[in-house]
Amino acid sequence: MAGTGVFKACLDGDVYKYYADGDWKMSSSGKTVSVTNPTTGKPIYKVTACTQDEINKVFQSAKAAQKLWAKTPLYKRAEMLHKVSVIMKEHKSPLADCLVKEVAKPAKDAVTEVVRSGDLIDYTAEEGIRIMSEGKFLVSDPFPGNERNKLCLSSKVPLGVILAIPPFNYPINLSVSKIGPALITGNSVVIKPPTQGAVSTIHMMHCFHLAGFPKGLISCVTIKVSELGDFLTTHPAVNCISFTGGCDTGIAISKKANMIPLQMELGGKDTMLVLDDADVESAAVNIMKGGFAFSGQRCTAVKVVLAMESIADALVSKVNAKVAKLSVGPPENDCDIVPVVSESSANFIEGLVMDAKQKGAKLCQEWKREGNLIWPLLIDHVKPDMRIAWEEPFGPVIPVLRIKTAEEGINHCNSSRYGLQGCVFTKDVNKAMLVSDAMETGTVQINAAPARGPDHFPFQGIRDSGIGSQGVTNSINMMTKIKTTVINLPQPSYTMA
Ligand SMILES: NC(=O)C1=CN([C@@H]2O[C@H](COP(=O)(O)OP(=O)(O)OC[C@H]3O[C@@H](n4cnc5c(N)ncnc54)[C@H](OP(=O)(O)O)[C@@H]3O)[C@@H](O)[C@H]2O)C=CC1
Ligand SMILES: O=C(O)[C@H](O)COP(=O)(O)O
Repeated sequence: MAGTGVFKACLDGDVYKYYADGDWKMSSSGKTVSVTNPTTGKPIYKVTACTQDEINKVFQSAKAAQKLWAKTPLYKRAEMLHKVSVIMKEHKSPLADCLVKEVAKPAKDAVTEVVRSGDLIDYTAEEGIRIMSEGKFLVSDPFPGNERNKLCLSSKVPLGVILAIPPFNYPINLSVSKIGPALITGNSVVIKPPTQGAVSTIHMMHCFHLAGFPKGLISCVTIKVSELGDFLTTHPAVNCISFTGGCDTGIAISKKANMIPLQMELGGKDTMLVLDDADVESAAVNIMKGGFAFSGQRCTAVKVVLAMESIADALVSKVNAKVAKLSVGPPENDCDIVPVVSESSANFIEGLVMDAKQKGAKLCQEWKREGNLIWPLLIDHVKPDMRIAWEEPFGPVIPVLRIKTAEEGINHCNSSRYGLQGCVFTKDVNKAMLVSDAMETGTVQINAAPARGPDHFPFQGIRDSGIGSQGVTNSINMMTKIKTTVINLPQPSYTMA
């Protein structure tokens, strides 16, 4: 149960506290932010709403703690991260319980998210050891006009204070994917949890607390973004922002940010291109897994299917048969389809479906919604003038457009504002490579649905889908900069064997 056992420390009455200077604290604002249970539509948790002054203090501590942490031996940093992984896995039940209650993640998937996050931390600690232990040694004489009298040593150094902002759909995994790389490279971290997912993030944070990190090194501030979002993201103490969330939010933050490195993982309209020689059964299985898992609330969910006319009927009928078998209901029962995160999200999805229906698309299943629970829906014969051909539903609704040629599909994919992932189904590896090269997305999967994992793979979007690249290795590199020291010898010296 959330807020019990060791996690009692995060709670004051019925309000979850913020984390600063190694301690859980109530904000002096006296205000709270409410978290709603997507399944019941009722408030379930409250988190304290921090003030500007409290945020200033958090950044002050983060700056001071970072200087000492950067001088902590790398093997010790790695040891502490491994400790967090053990603690997190030990407490997977209460953490998963929060995910079920505040983002309606199916119970089994919630446990998987916690375990995956522990594994991610372990991998990050190991990868960080390797990356941070290596530098570069250059000599001056290869460059015209130079003798060998300058020796250049370069190494990777931390950026300073990393501001981490994760989204609601993976509040634990997409938090540790930022915190792990930040800490192993010697940075400090201030995390701002998503409102839906705040209590999961707080529980995750407490696992770092229990591991015994130095005071001030990691902090967790809960705020009303409408009041303090800009204050936080434009704060002069922030040396890097690692953000995952919607395009509009991410782009707005990027435009206002100071001159600092930005890691922006934003929305997607992940395209599945099914060619006429595809294994149609496999494509159908991947539409189910890729499109309906967590009710389509994944940036990598299949969000538009572009099917060649010759196989479209077979594909649609196979998917329809599988949709009929999906269970729909509360996350506690581990249903395949669970309520979407909020009423406004459900309204938005309904708007996309009604627009498509009015413009002549065929709803393969009856439109059905109860509160935030939307029954899975395949929409066939979608045309480019329909909003759902282009917009990201973030719900259990998948549009199918019928295409005559692969080029038509590639053009559709490349005309989107999004460029996160795409996938192509074909038995011809040569065709697959040509399509992959032509698809302007951060990743193209061949014969499988889009996915971020395994977590050490590079993960990036182009166009409005993001800046920079995630994945353990890339995040580690991104959260460092190069520092060089040049030894100037009084006379040229050439090394002999
Ligand atoms: N490419 C990727 O890796 C991924 C992308 N996504 C994308 O995220 C979206 C869904 O997530 P969702 O949480 O709804 O996204 P949002 O953009 O609404 O929110 C993301 C985070 O930003 C915070 N936030 C919102 N406004 C501000 C602000 N002005 N200043 C600072 N922080 C702010 C939110 O806080 P609060 O909750 O308090 O509003 C939340 O923590 C989808 O578009 C999805 O595609 C999701 C996962 C992975
Ligand atoms: O938030 C998301 O949607 C994730 O980045 C997708 O991760 P997954 O592909 O591993 O589900």
